[in-house]
Amino acid sequence: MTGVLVMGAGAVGCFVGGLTQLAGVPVHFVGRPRVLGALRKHGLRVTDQDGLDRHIPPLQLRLHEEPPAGLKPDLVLLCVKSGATAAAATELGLTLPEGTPVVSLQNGIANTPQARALAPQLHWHAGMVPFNIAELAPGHYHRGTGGALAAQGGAADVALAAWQTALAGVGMKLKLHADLAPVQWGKLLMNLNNPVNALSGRPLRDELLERGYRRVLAALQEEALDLLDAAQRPVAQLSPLPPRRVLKLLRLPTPLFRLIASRMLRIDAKARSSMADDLAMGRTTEIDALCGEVVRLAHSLHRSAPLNACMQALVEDWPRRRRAYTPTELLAAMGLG
Ligand SMILES: NC(=O)C1=CN([C@@H]2O[C@H](COP(=O)(O)OP(=O)(O)OC[C@H]3O[C@@H](n4cnc5c(N)ncnc54)[C@H](OP(=O)(O)O)[C@@H]3O)[C@@H](O)[C@H]2O)C=CC1
Ligand SMILES: CC(C)(CO)C(=O)C(=O)O
Repeated sequence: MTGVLVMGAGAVGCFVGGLTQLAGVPVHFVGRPRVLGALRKHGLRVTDQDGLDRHIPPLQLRLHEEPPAGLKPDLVLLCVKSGATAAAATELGLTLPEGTPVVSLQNGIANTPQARALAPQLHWHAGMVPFNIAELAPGHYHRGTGGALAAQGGAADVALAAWQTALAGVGMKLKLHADLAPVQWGKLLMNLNNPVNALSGRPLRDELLERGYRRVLAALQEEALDLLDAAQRPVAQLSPLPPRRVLKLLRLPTPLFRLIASRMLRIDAKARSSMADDLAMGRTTEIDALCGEVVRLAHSLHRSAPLNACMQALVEDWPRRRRAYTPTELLAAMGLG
């Protein structure tokens, strides 16, 4: 590969882009001054829970505040939060040659179609990042959970296949799917924990060890699964158990849950959901791309999704509240007490 462009150098962009560069591919990072400044000063360090610890010195990083004119990357990784998709897709459309492949590594379902509508001359692929990335220090990005990357495509997608080979060289799996929609919905079910985690104010592992928070998550997932069944949309199994069995697991008393869910609990002690980062930094959250997507699915079926709608409202009310919910408070606020 001659070059990859990361659009949105943040947690996902720096980690996946860093791995790509460590695999020998030249990577251009487009980001904000805060992140670029840290990368210029400290370089880029990528670590993971399996012992990876690599550093790219500042002088080897190609850093930009906007996509450089005239660049012809083989592949672009769209790594901005959902609220920034429209602006980023428009910028890419104005700069990149027609037909450039772009993989959205974002959560939610609607980012790729939204971006495609704004820059139809680019070749858009949905993608999925299953693992958590935390910025542990300026310029230091850490993978705190496991799993393989996924993208919509096949062997005929030359740039994706080349990226897959490059990533394999640094131990990162990328699975290509003819239809990524079931995987995206499977990931969205997992992401229904993002607001629970954000409102709990706790790291992911601590939050999941509280039965009250798990009951809220199970209720949100069950509502979504019922709607997905009604809409006859298949959902991929992204964990060792099928989604309906996960509901049962989540509702178990904590000592049993801790025993049975040891794989789910293989999470770095400090890891938090990406929405927890947004609340902490006072940024717009992706709640509309997660619970909001479930509410829209319900409306498309002339039904409602009261629990996901309630969770969306609680997250949107955060700027007024700014106080973490205990498990009992969250259950009560959701009408599940
Ligand atoms: N973090 C995680 O563990 C995971 C995240 N994801 C998903 O990946 C996506 C990215 O998340 P994450 O990496 O956490 O997000 P971050 O906020 O850490 O990174 C995105 C960065 O891109 C910047 N940005 C936005 N628009 C532009 C632009 N037009 N030009 C240059 N820079 C821009 C943002 O700046 P600003 O803040 O100013 O907008 C921000 O610094 C989300 O959809 C998220 O849900 C998926 C799996 C795991
Ligand atoms: C990996 C996971 C599910 C949880 O951290 C995530 O996607 C996120 O934080 O947005």
